[in-house]
Amino acid sequence: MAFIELNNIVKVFKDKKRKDKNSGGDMLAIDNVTLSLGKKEFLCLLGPSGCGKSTLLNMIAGFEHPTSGSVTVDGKPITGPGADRGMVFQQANLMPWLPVWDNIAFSLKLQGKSAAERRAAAQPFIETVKLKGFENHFPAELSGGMAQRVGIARALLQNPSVILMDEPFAALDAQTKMEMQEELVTLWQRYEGTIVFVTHSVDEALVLATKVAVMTHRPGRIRDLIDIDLARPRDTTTAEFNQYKRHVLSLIREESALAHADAIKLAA
Ligand SMILES: Nc1ncnc2c1ncn2[C@@H]1O[C@H](COP(=O)(O)OP(=O)(O)OP(=O)(O)O)[C@@H](O)[C@H]1O
Repeated sequence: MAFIELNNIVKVFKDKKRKDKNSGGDMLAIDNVTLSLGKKEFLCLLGPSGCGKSTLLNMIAGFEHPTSGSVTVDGKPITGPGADRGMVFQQANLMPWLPVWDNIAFSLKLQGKSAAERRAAAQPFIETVKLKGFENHFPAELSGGMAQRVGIARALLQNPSVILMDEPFAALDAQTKMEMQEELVTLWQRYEGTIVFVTHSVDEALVLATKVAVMTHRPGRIRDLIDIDLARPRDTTTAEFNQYKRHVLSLIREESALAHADAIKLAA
């Protein structure tokens, strides 16, 4: 049964700064996206810049609302943010004055839990994301990868049934990125929920996902929804991996070319 459902999602943004005056300032960002995801699915959203990946993710998070259509998670319509959906951003956005453990337990602080309760609740997640020994460090004392681990632990602590990740590894160096991808897959294999992950990287999507949704150039639609049937851990050098990569890259190239042509038209 579907766990996350996007039903005929349309999103129009009011954008008075756009050049094409015929639009009356309306910009169709998402055009009729319908998508069903089972529990324990790992979906990666791929597509050219501006195709609406983050907008879709933010609608599942409840930060954005569709102009028409609906989003449901576990049968419940999404009307706003909730603890059942954890979010991890490109920048970890940690509280610089709080140590690692208290950043992880930040939601409990908001609920008025004592320091001892927060410290105890944070500990298993510190271990999950391999930050043992860094509990008392402050964000300024962490590497980019460590800060992202804190962000992931902070999302996990709320025991969400969905984790939404918006390019969480984009700012990391190549080696750290690979390690974080491996760790995330291990974590997901133990996790009972669903992950929706936005990325620009075809390799990253193919290493992580059970399904990859390739979106069209604006307005965003689902161009192809591909089941990734590759054994784990995934080897990026195999013929099977590269077959998927060729297919996805050809779609992305077509969509990026359309985006480029539109940009030239708009500038003319
Ligand atoms: N609050 C907003 N107001 C007006 N337009 C917006 C708003 N948020 C997003 N948009 C527009 O909607 C479109 C989709 O944006 P979105 O950030 O979802 O794309 P994206 O695929 O995540 O892009 P990128 O890969 O560059 O991060 C873009 O044209 C963007 O300018």
